[in-house]
Amino acid sequence: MAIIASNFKTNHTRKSTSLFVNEVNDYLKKSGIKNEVYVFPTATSLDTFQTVSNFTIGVQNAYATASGSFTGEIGTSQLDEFEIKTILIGHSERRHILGESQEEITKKYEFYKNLGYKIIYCIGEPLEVKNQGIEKTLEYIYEQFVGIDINYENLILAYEPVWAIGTGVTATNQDIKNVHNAIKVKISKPLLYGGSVKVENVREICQIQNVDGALIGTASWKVEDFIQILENTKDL
Ligand SMILES: O=C(CO)COP(=O)(O)O
Repeated sequence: MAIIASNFKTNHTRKSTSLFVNEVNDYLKKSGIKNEVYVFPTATSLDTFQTVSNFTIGVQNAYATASGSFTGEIGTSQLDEFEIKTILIGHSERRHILGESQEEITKKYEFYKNLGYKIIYCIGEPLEVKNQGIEKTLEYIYEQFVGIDINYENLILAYEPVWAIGTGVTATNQDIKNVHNAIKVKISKPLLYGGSVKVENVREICQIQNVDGALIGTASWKVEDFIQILENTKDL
């Protein structure tokens, strides 16, 4: 059973998110497929989505707080309003564009772990590290696990090489296999691949050894494409 997740990043509005969610929900009800499905809308588009029963809505980011003075951030009092219990932590855009440090990420992880959230924890190396070979790549990735409780029961991992995100350049099957096999030896948790996954290659990627599903940005933002992605992986 593949785990398929859509990360909206800074895309969609309240209205288009609601249409997307309802369409996916209808599709999942009708098709009866068993994939574990997650959608991560923008914070402003979160809602109770009362009709949603076949998949999970999560948040792309939140601060390690219930409430307080953290301008621009949201905490669990906002998430509770929509019964959100799933969060992405460590995404490369937060690490590399928003400058979140491993220390901040660790704090966030502990906070949401202690509240029992399902955490999709992202790791991945930039191009200059990949170019130094697999050993350096793994060294870099293992550093992203410093301070992270890898035995947490509600943990899903996502390997997202930075150079493959939003670039249209998917990692090769061999690249994915090498990293996934190595991580799985150390950590026995579901492990998704992310980075330019497309409608056309999602099935093949999800069939690689030790790939348990995909975390998808660009190719998942049109609802008909996301549904096609679910169709293409429904029997895996
Ligand atoms: O960052 C990603 C998902 O979290 C991947 O993004 P793309 O699918 O756009 O490469």
